[in-house]
Amino acid sequence: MAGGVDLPVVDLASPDPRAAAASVRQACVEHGFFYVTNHGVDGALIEAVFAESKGFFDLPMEEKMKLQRRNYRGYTPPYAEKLDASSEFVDLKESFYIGPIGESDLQNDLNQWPSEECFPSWKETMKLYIATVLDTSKRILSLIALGLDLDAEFFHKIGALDCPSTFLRLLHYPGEVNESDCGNYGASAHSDYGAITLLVTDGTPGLQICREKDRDPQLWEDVHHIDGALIVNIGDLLERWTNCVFRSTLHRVVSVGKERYSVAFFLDPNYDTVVRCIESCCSEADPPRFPPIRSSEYITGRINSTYK
Ligand SMILES: O=C(O)CCC(=O)C(=O)O
Ligand SMILES: [Fe+2]
Repeated sequence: MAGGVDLPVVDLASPDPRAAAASVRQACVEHGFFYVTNHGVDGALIEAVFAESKGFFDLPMEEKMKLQRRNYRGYTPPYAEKLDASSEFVDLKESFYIGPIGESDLQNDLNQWPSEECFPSWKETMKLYIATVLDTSKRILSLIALGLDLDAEFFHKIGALDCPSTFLRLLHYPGEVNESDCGNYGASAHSDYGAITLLVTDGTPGLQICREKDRDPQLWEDVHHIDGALIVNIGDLLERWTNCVFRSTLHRVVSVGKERYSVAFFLDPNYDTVVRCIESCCSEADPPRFPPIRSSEYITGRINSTYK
């Protein structure tokens, strides 16, 4: 069994933003994962999201399959995905994806929603949660920018936060798994694609991180639950922006014999953003490791190799 890892805890209401930015930087350099407290996401809203999510996953399979994933939005059943594209096994989780939500319902909404008749508050609850965590994510990105010696508004100013590509993934992992599932993970090893991810779980263990992707054998450490805190992790595009100064850490969810729910919010930059090495992260001795890439190109490439 893996040992636990002590991840830094960052107080988003800290009266000293420079100190908060320094601890965010250290967390991103050393772990690529940290907790945030005083994040402004109400506990009652989080509970409501979990209750609505459970309500949907409790439906009979044929009902859930009516909203099967289209345009990367909707339901995916157990065994349908593997986040580790190189793995021979498939993931045990089932999930539901909600993509970017426009300013008004008149805008083209590619999302699929459970019927209002059966789930009268589902859509509004998810929309409120997405708007709230988007706000929190922007505050975290300001601290990240400060921690990189950039203007706090850097990501805004380059347009990365104009209509960002936000995705909410509701997740449900089975409790007991049968013998034929041996070798399958709840969610197999992967890094997230975009800028940052905000994760909230129901407190059931299972999440693990591997800080050295290339170490052999890999060392996997448990991420503990802290009541009231959100878990934040760095995605690949922020790793590219920072020339690997920040880590897009490999993570996975193992089965612990207990049902588990979680909700992951992915903040990916505006699709037209060109992600190029930030000046403070390279030098003559440490030149850019990646060529500039349009956010849409990178993310589409990763999605296509995961969801063939
Ligand atoms: O369920 C979790 O704790 C992690 C989920 C995750 O890593 C993901 O959806 O990308
Ligand atoms: Fe992830």
